Amino acid sequence: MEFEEWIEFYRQILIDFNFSKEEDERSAVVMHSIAREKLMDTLILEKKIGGKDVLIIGPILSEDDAEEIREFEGVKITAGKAINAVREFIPDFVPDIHVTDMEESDDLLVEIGERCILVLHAHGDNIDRVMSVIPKIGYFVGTTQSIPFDKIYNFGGFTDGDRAACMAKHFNANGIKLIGFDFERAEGLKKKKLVWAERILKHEGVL
Ligand SMILES: Nc1ncnc2c1ncn2[C@@H]1O[C@H](COP(=O)(O)OP(=O)(O)OP(=O)(O)O)[C@@H](O)[C@H]1O
Ligand SMILES: Nc1nc2c(c(=O)[nH]1)N=C(CO)CN2
Repeated sequence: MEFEEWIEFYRQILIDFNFSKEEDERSAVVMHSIAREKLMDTLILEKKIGGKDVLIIGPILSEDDAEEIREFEGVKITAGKAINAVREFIPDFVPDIHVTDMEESDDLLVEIGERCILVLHAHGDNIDRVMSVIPKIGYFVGTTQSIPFDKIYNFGGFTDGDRAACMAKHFNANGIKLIGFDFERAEGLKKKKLVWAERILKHEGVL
């Protein structure tokens, strides 16, 4: 989506969740200052996604979904803890791209980081994860939900899944398919976040 469209979503999200824009921005600055030369530019995403079919993988998976993931011939993107869900069916699975705000274990991120493109998101409530994960990993793409700067990017999107879809659109994927998304299967704060994820995906024409 256009940056201005995202900023309007973001304005409403800040109000709805009472998140701090200043803390979101502080997290991005912390990411930038720890990562330094580890931050990649977007050429790698342009090359990987442009003109390709993309499958974005969420966490609610069945055996049939796992089969579809195995057979999919395009670019496979996992969203956050969906990587753990896929590995219940395909133990050695590594996606092409992993989009996350780093709720997975450090060990998992280090392991897959050597074999796929990590797109790591800094926000006001994961500064501890930024400080823990980034010293342990290699090159990655850094994102913020507020104002982008230097090699900290903003392609739009809120939760890992819709952020992955916005990124795939931004880099001109040929087609975007979602698997493992069930917006009803959550409660509390997670459910509230999924309401926004669904809205954003509808806005992007992915749902
Ligand atoms: N029922 C669901 N529960 C959780 N995530 C879902 C669900 N359906 C779709 N998703 C998508 O899969 C992504 C990865 O799932 P994960 O379990 O890491 O969620 P999360 O910890 O809430 O992620 P986030 O930090 O983005 O909120 C979510 O960001 C969301 O976009
Ligand atoms: N400040 C803040 N930003 C977010 C948060 C969150 O908990 N706090 N969660 C997200 C997706 O889970 C995405 N962005």
